[in-house]
This record gives sequence, C-alpha cells and structure tokens, in this order.
Amino acid sequence: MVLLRHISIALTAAVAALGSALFIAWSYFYRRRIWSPEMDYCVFKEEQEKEQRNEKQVLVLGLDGAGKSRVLQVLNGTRGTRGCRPTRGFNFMSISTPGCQLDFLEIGGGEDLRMYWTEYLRKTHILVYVVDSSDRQRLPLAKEELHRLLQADKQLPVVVLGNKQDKPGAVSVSELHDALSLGTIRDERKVFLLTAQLGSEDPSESGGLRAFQDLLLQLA
Ligand SMILES: Nc1nc2c(ncn2[C@@H]2O[C@H](COP(=O)(O)OP(=O)(O)OP(=O)(O)O)[C@@H](O)[C@H]2O)c(=O)[nH]1
Ligand SMILES: [Mg+2]
Repeated sequence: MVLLRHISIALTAAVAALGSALFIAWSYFYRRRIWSPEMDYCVFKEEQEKEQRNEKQVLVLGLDGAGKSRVLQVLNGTRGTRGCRPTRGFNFMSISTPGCQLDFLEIGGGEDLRMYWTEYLRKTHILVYVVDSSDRQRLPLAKEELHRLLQADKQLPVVVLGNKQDKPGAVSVSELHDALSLGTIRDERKVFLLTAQLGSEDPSESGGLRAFQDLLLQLA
C-alpha cells in the first residue's frame, strides 16, 4: 500500500515536471516567434505596402441590430434584404476606388463584444458608428458607447450613421444629434452625422448611401 502511494506521488511529480518543462519551452518558442526581428520586419513591410496601396481601414461599430452588416452589404452592392445575421465576431469587406482601397471591419455589437471595440481603434483611419434611429429605448446606451469610443481615441474622424430612418418612430437628425449629445463634442473633432434607410431591396440610390460614400472617400 505504502509502496503504491510512493509510486503514485512519484508519477504525479514526474507529470507536473514534464508539464512545466513543456510550458516553459512553448513560452520561450512562442515569445521568440512574436518578437523576432524577422517578424518585426514583416509587420513593418506589410504596413509599408498598405501605405503604398493607400489602404484605409474603416472600423464599423454600433449596438447589435443597428445595421452595420447591412451597411457593408449595401456598399458591397449586394441586392436583397436577406442574409443579415447577428455578427458573432468580425465581418470584413473591401472596396477599391481609383484613389484608395477602403477596408471595412465590422465588429459585432453584442454586449460580450463591445469590450473589444477600443482595441481596434489604433489601426483605424475612420470610425463609422451606426445607430438604429428607431430604437429610442437604447439611444442612451448607443450614446454611452459612442462617447466611450470618443474618449478612447481623441483624433479619429467619426461618421455617425442614423440608420433605419424608414421605420416608424425613427428619430429625426436633430433629435439624434441631441440624443447622442453630439453638441458636447469639442469643435476641432471631426464628427459627422448622416442618416440612412437601408431596409429596401435596392437602397443604393435612395437610402442616403451616396452621401455616406462620398464622405468616406473625402476623409480617406
Ligand atoms: N427597416 C430597416 N431594416 C434595416 C435597416 N438596416 C438594417 N436593417 C435590418 O436590421 C437587422 C439587423 O441588421 P444588421 O446589419 O444585421 O445589424 P448589425 O448592426 O450588423 O448587428 P450585429 O451584427 O448583431 O452587431 C437586419 O434584419 C437588417 O436587414 C434599415 O435601414 N431599415
Ligand atoms: Mg452585423
């Protein structure tokens, strides 16, 4: 019995030692991979190439259901209103124009994803913040999240898109301006407020997207 116990203690110790050794080796290797000069050079090269191609990153945020994926769909020229499922993580889309390439990155607006939003501001050139104009109850929350982003990055140009103007009970532009406290933002900051209605089959002409697209191109 005593012998068995000794053997089991020895085995446990051996497994623990092996586990630690593997963990140390993995950490060492992993850290080397991340911080190696070659890796730094690759990241630097990639950023340089992006600059040469004049690639601009547009981060698309807003509460869940605001219409972020729909904005990307419409900009991408996808017809119809189907296929907008809640984004559980990211959604990516690129548009090439003669002057530049716009890379749109949507991060889902669910409560569990909002905490990661600010981490993506650093590499962003333009922030698009989509608001459901008909969701009056959640306008205070939309405002709170918007101001959290404005605090986290004090330079980034922001385009607020008051979406779902076609829905009954949607607030007007001036109501949205007040509800989101846009008047409290300092004058030097580039903040734009536009509206859109993207619920129809082909909203590209009437949905207010043209002005939105033109503004993005100007900012880029
Ligand atoms: N009536 C109307 N419906 C819209 C409009 N824009 C989007 N929708 C619909 O609203 C629903 C939610 O839109 P999404 O684009 O998935 O919303 P989201 O902001 O991407 O939401 P998450 O991915 O969950 O963060 C979809 O059924 C869309 O078709 C609009 O302007 N008018
Ligand atoms: Mg989405």
